[in-house]
Amino acid sequence: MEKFNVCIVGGGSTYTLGFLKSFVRLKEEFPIKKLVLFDIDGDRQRPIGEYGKILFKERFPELDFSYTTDPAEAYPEMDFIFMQMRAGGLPMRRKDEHIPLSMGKIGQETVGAGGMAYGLRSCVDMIEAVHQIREYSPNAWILNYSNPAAIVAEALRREFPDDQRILNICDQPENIIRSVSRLLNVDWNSLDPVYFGLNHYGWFTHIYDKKTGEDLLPLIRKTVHEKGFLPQDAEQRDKSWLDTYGFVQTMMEDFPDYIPNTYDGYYLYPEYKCSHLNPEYTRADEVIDGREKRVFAEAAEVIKEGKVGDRFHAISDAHAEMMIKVAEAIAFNTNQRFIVIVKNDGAIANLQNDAMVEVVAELGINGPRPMRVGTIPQFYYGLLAQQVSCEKLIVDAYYEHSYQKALEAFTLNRLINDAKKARELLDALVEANKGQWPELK
Ligand SMILES: NC(=O)c1ccc[n+]([C@@H]2O[C@H](COP(=O)([O-])OP(=O)(O)OC[C@H]3O[C@@H](n4cnc5c(N)ncnc54)[C@H](O)[C@@H]3O)[C@@H](O)[C@H]2O)c1
Ligand SMILES: O=P(O)(O)OC[C@H]1O[C@H](O[C@H]2[C@H](O)[C@@H](O)[C@@H](O)O[C@@H]2CO)[C@H](O)[C@@H](O)[C@@H]1O
Ligand SMILES: [Mn+2]
Repeated sequence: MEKFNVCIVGGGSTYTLGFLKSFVRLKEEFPIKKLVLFDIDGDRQRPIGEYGKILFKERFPELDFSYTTDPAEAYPEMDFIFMQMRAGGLPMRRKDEHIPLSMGKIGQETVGAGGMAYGLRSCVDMIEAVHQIREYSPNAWILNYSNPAAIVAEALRREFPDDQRILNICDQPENIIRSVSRLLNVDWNSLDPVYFGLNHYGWFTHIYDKKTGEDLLPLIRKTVHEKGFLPQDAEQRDKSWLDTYGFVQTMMEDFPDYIPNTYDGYYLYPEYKCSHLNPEYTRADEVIDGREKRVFAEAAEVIKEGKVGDRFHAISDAHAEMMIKVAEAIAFNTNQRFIVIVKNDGAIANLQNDAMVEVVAELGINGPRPMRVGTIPQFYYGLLAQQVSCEKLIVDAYYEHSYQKALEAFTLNRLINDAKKARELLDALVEANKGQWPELK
């Protein structure tokens, strides 16, 4: 059986340990012969890389595994590149969230002012990284889930218009399907969704039972009304995520037609959401004090003991498993369905063709074959057209080094929605992102 060479960009990420374990768990389905972790930060990369050496010696000794901070070592002869960089790191995520909240607007990783700030940093770093990758591995599949994926996808579409091997993808729609399956007590693989939107801004119009074809949406609506909504892995979640998933119930009471993505809450209820976020302690603080500490503590323990042992079984990682399944679908041309980010080209009939949209697609060796959802209702069209414009204007700001375009994007964003506030926020974020954004004139 063919075996693949894989590189993870952002190898020092808090998600990498989950990937290392998942590559072992899935080595029959997606066989790899070489795995390289690459990160620009050697201090983050080293402990995760050393963990990998111990893990693979125990469970996958035939794997050629290494880690590096040198692109020339990381990128040659690759078949798949998994991209999970965080431009500016968690300290900048903290600023993306704290600065807007201190000014009375939502501060969040991927939406609103913080998401646009992160977006400009990611345009710079992702475009540079993909150029480097293409120097060494012109035909590798690039699977990107670095955030904000909506803005990154638009930037990569413009920078690499003829590159058919860049796929942008997010796990949140699948997380919601898995959560629905928990609610209904069915296997998540038995569910067949129809979904439309932008990344972190979409809706399920139907969730069919794969076998019978029955649309389960009425049952889901009734069950959410009666029982609320929990993430599929609720036992592993911090309270803020439980609240975010729980809010699906409120959204479905007000807008019962479809099942929302959890991120829709920020766009539909910006005032309510803002008043319930703590400007002194945001999700970034929770991640820094929680997941980041846990991951690096686990790495330190394993390095000290020289074995992974039972830690291998501690938690399953749906995120990593999904991304590896995506690579498997491409590698073996399975045409399995995933919800992916693609150029619209009529998938949402009444949205502009060059929008990067998120829909169900069959995925195989020739890339995604998206499924059309037809014309979406006026309300959803209005929301999405506004946000597409906002995302495009941020990418314009990147290419043109344009303060004006950035100001337009901030003004148009539903989470800001006011030109004076947009200017205040933008000025504060320009200051905080010096050296990491293009200089806006
Ligand atoms: N779309 C999704 O479904 C999804 C899900 C989870 C995480 N993510 C994204 O994955 C990324 C990692 O998240 P995290 O919380 O583990 O962050 P993290 O800060 O712990 O890890 C990111 C790593 O990227 C590295 N990095 C930064 N710039 C880089 C560059 N130019 N080249 C190579 N490496 C670079 C950092 O040094 C760090 O080790 C983020 O972009 C996050 O938003 C996306
Ligand atoms: O606040 P964070 O860093 O915990 O999560 C932000 C990400 O949230 C979504 O992803 C999943 C994540 O992949 C999964 O491992 C788990 O932590 O749940 C998250 C929410 O369901 C989102 O899709 C990503 O884009 C965010 O970066
Ligand atoms: Mn996502």
